[in-house]
Amino acid sequence: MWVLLRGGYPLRILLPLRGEWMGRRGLPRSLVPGSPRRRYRKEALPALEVPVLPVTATEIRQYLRAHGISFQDGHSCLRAPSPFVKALQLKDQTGATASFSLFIDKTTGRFLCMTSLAEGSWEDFQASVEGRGDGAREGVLLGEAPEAEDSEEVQRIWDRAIPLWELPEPEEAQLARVMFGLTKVTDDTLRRFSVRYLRPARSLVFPWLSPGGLGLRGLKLLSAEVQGDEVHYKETTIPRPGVYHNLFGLPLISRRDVEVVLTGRELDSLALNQSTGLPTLALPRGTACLPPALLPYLEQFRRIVLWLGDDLRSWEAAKLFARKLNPKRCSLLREEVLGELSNVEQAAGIRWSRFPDLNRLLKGHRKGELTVFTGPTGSGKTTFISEYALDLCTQGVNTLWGSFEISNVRLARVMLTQFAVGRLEEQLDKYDEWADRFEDLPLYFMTFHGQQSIRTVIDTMQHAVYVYDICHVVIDNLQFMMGHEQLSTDRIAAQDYIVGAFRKFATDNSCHVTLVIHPRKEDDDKELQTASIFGSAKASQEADNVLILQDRKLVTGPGKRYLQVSKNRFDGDVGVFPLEFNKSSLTFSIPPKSKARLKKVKDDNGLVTKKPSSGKKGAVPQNSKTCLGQAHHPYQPDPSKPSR
Ligand SMILES: Nc1ncnc2c1ncn2[C@@H]1O[C@H](COP(=O)(O)OP(=O)(O)OP(=O)(O)O)[C@@H](O)[C@H]1O
Repeated sequence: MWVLLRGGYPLRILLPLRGEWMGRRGLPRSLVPGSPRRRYRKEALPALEVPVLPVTATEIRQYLRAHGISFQDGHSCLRAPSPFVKALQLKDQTGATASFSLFIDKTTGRFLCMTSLAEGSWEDFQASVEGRGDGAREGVLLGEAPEAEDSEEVQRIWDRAIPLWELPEPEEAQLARVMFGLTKVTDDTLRRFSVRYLRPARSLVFPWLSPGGLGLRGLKLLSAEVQGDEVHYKETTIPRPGVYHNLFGLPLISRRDVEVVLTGRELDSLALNQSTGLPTLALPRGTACLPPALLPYLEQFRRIVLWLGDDLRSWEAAKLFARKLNPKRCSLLREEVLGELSNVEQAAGIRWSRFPDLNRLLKGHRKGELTVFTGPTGSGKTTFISEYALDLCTQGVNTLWGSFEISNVRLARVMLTQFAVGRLEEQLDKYDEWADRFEDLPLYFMTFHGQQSIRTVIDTMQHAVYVYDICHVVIDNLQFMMGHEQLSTDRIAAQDYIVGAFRKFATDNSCHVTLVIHPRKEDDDKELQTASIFGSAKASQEADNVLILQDRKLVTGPGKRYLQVSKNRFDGDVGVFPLEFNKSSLTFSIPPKSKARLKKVKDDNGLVTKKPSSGKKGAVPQNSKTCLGQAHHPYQPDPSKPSR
């Protein structure tokens, strides 16, 4: 069952506090007295809880034909006459005829009517065609307006913002132009794109206008700060990033335009539009994602130039986006990319901010790889992998969790504690602040629990890659896919099959998969090795990286845990490093000052060939209170750093 996709939305971030769900609109909530009250966020969970089954483009076409609905085959969508326009026209005689204004996403079946802004899932569409749609659902189908509170805030900011050329002091206007790299952008360009400046926040304001340019659906504020020789930009969106689906520049696009340049930043769009005269659109969150909700707006273009940036991450994002847009019409502007691809630092992947030793061994987290992770029962596998994934997620790696053993509530509680590096139950005044930041992470959960078939899990992952541009999937753990296999009589073959399926998924989707596997039972009292996980050589060959959480308390006394990299396909470096568990923050990472030195090992039996350094390993205890009180936590990503 596609529980991830209930009502066309994922179970995103649901924050538990003392066993209660937080941030879920429309659900009863009985907080213990005295606990902080949080406003429900509307996108946290769907109002509908209808299971959505996967649909294929062929099935969609068949369905439309069977119901006599004519359609045109587009790049990412099918176009059909909109049943929602008629309803509107009946009510409002001024409605213009908009033939074929319904766009149905070929991958998900989700639809959008460009005229009425009605939208919904494939099931909603079928219900409507078959006359099963009821009046009450109309409200669900109509594009959601921002929450009242948001829209007031949006209007308030917009009203206070003024065009740059209306700033009273010419020096201030000049400074803003320099800070934002707008010295060559003319007032006319800024006027056409409706860019304003908010003096108190020293920010540019980019509006999100409704189609037709009438209403204001949201805003993006861009502030700039000089740090040393560099300018760091910080973006704030209203509504929050997950639902900020603005293609900036859309009101300037004419129906006759057949070519567009898609940029990662609004500022690039302004400059490119002015210098080339080509239509330009800026993606709402740069290279982080291309939400399928935007695809209908891009259907009219026969050629799309992706201009996202000249680093490897932008190049990878452009390739992924081109897959959604139909590669045949996409050009990737990047001559220097070959040079970039040979840049070892970048090719080494995203580096962990909490685990420097992991960077030294693995060099970083790369797309398209399969990492297998194991450790003795109850040794802290889930706790460790949660922090390892959270670290990457805070750096913009879109992450999907499949936690089959422990509930998402429990997992989210662990993650939130790790995120805040301390127990928030003791710091209730800080709860909202951390919870808000946690909710904004690109983190998604599958809502599976217990045994699942590998096919269902892979289908869900596939869908999440398409919808949320997932680049890292964590599966905890493989044993929960074993029971459903026909092959379960031969467990080695079943495991090989499942590992092979994840391997293929990682390669096909340029997505990193981290797979937790329980070791075989007979190894309980010994130190683990690669062979403890896999029944066959084939499975270990499939993995790019093998990580083992070694619990050496059996050998060297209590509390000694090590992380062993026993396979590293990238450059072959293997080794071990100590992990220090902090009970209050549930973290394994060692504060930067007390970094333990890396030990080299000869092979995956863990034979140490070099003595570790004499430095005290993780001797400095983490103090969650101090951390929480700090304005800039050392483990937090610097929000002012550009995300690419
Ligand atoms: N190094 C550690 N020292 C003490 N307690 C720990 C350590 N690591 C994790 N824990 C605690 O032990 C419990 C089990 O941790 P966790 O669920 O991460 O282990 P696991 O290896 O995934 O378990 P399982 O083998 O059952 O899947 C948790 O309550 C966690 O907070």
